[in-house]
Amino acid sequence: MGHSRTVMTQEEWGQLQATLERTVGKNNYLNWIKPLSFAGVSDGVATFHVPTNFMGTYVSDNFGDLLLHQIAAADSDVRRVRFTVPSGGAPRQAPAASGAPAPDAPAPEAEPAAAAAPRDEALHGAPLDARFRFDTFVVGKPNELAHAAARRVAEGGTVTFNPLFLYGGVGLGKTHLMHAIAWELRETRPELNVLYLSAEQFMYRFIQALREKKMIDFKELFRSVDVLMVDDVQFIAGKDSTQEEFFHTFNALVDGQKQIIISGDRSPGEIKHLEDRIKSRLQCGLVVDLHPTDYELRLGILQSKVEQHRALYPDLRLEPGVLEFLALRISTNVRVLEGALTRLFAFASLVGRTIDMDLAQDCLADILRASERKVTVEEIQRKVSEHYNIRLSDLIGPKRVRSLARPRQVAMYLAKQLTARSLPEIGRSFGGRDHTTVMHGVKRIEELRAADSQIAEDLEILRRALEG
Ligand SMILES: Nc1ncnc2c1ncn2[C@@H]1O[C@H](COP(=O)(O)OP(=O)(O)OP(=O)(O)O)[C@@H](O)[C@H]1O
Repeated sequence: MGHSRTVMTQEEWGQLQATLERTVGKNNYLNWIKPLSFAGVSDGVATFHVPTNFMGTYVSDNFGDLLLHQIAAADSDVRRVRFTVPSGGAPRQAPAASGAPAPDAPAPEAEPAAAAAPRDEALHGAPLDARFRFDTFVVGKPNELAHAAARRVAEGGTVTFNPLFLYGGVGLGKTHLMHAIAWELRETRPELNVLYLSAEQFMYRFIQALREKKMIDFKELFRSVDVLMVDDVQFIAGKDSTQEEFFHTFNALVDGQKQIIISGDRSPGEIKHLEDRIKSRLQCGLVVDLHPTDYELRLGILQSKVEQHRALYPDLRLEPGVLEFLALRISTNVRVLEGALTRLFAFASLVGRTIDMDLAQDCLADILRASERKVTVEEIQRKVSEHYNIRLSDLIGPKRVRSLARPRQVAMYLAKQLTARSLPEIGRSFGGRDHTTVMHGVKRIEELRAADSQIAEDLEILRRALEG
């Protein structure tokens, strides 16, 4: 019959937003709910306009049920929610239905993001992940410098260092920070052309331009950006003509006082098969690394992610100690940590159980096994010599004075406990000592551990430092 009417009004949506903000938490609300523009209800379907498809899918997957539940409480006709990207950039109005108040003008907040999309398309940048914002980035000692540098660049003022080179191991937040810079600039400096793409995409665009004989367009396009961000630059190492073009683009932008932000999995000097002139160019600006996470940072990240999960599973109970356990045991990368938490919440909700240690052990057995830290004897020796403030060469060397012998035995004991090395192997790592010496050392520390609280404490501190 085509019967359609808008029952839930913009005003009611406004009120509902306040409730949603309380339910999902401020960060989630600002990232996901606030940018939604309510377009009306028709035939039982509540439609929201979203700036990007990615966002629509994410909101639908993560908040769809919650939204439907809340909207249905306000308007019992609603059976479904739908998220669409309005064509033509600006959110379109849903047809106003008879008797119902016309929806208000679309939320102005939605506009900058929506308006940014077409420009992005023209430049063929990679889409930005809406979760990767500054306010969802947890700052700790290992990443505070990188975060501060990213913040500075995101202010978009005079270029003080160029490029900003962020590097670090897998899943430590490089992409997150780059997207956060791009989001921030889009919002605060919408007049700037911000282009974010991976080095791989740079290469494909370059190859395509060569093939289609559109090198001039390619050059013009890349030289017209105000801020260029290239993720995972190590990808172009060894790809000669791409490197060449990258070098020219880079120089042109630096000459034009345009900000460049690059990420890599290691420092510029350490990237193999990267031309020296590019290395030295990359080193000209500010090179900062994201250090491996420490226990506190991992716990902080978990706590912030729990807030987001709670919005989706408000009834789930989380026993104290579980997050601490995960932060201690999963020290590889943040992506794995996040995945573990997501799995834990999903599993707990599926089987209707409280999230406790048993559940964590059951449901994350594979991740926990894979994340078992492989501590090396060298690391142990280094940590022990730092802890006791002695030289590494003395720890390993032949001197037998007590001030060296005790730390040496501690290191041997930890090597036995934390690695799979045999006694003879450990002996060899300690300046070619005999395995009976190692055995004696291990035994001695075992005894002391029970009798001497200082030794027990040292061992605990060292073990945590090594495993954490
Ligand atoms: N400090 C942090 N606070 C919150 N989330 C973080 C933090 N660091 C990393 N993450 C999350 O961890 C995941 C992996 O981060 P990201 O993709 O930025 O890593 P990366 O360093 O670019 O890794 P890769 O080397 O794989 O490209 C993302 O979901 C990101 O949001």
